[in-house]
Amino acid sequence: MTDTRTPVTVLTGYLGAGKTTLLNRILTEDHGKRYAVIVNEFGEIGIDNDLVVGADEDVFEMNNGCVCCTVRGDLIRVVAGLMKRQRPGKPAFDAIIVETTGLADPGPVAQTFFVDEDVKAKTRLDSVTALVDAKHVMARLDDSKEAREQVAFADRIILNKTDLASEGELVAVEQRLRKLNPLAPITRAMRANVPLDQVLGLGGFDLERILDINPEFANPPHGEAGHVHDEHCGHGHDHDHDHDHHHGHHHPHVDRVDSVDGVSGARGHDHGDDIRGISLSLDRPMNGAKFTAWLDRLLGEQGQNILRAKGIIDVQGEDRRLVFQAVHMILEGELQRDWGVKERRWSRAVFIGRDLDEAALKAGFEGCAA
Ligand SMILES: Nc1nc2c(ncn2[C@@H]2O[C@H](COP(=O)(O)OP(=O)(O)OP(=O)(O)O)[C@@H](O)[C@H]2O)c(=O)[nH]1
Repeated sequence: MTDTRTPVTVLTGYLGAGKTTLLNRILTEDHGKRYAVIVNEFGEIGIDNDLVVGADEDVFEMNNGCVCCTVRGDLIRVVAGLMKRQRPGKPAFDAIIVETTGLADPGPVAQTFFVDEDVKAKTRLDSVTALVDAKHVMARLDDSKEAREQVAFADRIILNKTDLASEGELVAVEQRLRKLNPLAPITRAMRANVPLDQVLGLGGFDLERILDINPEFANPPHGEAGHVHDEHCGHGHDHDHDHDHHHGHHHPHVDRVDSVDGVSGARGHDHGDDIRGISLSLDRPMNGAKFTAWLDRLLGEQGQNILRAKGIIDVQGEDRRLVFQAVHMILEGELQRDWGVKERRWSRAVFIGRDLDEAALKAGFEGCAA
């Protein structure tokens, strides 16, 4: 069955990470596709729109400031408007890219594509891509909850500005990113020069694709127990030259220190990331009713803290795989295709969130065994 809905990529990334740079590439590269870009302006005056080159008619603005619940309506209106446009024989756009402001929590934007019926019928959330500034991200992860949430939330991470960091620094950044988000593949880039097929049309919101494209998922980060050295781990060609040149551009917002869960952000030391991913698995079949009840209760009680949850469950007495996806409290589950004859039947799930109690999650998950 072909999905005719227009794929939507939500682009996040802290202030100055390179989002506009990437959008400009998407809009100017010769790919024969037509993309619509929705930019969310921080404040009344459209700045980002003017920074996005060319293609004026394909850039749409939302001017409601920070992306939060009030912006949802605005986004729904813009998307609905785009869907009314026509091209002969095909949808008006091959894909839609929604840029969030650097300080936004990507949750509400992603949720928009699950809650509004009209939007749901015409579009599908393809992936949430986070751009990360290789030079500044460590400090941002220390001092900004938004920066941590953007990383934790992403289906794909583009580690941009690799020209501004040494190989050693890049490896350290990658380790920390993987700790926050064990699922998202990390692609290195300069001037956001990633192949567009790694950003658009990714199917990133589909758990299986994520597991397929990120075989590193099961491999603990370099330097940690159980890590298997392979071509991805980046050791052995450690140049470590000092890349600390000053590149002229100074972003006015970059020095802001955000309060982190009520504690003022401190710099210069690692006070640990409160957001992390917990992976669970079980080799015995699950009781479907028990599992659904447990998941409902869990999201009801802790949905604020659970940024993302995804899983494939082996339900007793069911030939099909139960696949679920949650964004905070919004849960979607469906019985997908049959388990393959040679496929290993097992249940696995990932919870990415804040202050998660790993032992309780594990006990709850395993308690659903049939
Ligand atoms: N050295 C270097 N600079 C880069 C790279 N990518 C982007 N830049 C520069 O970094 C600055 C910020 O990039 P933007 O694309 O405007 O970042 P943004 O995420 O849109 O920023 P906001 O809209 O303020 O959140 C610009 O001056 C870019 O030219 C890179 O890979 N290396």
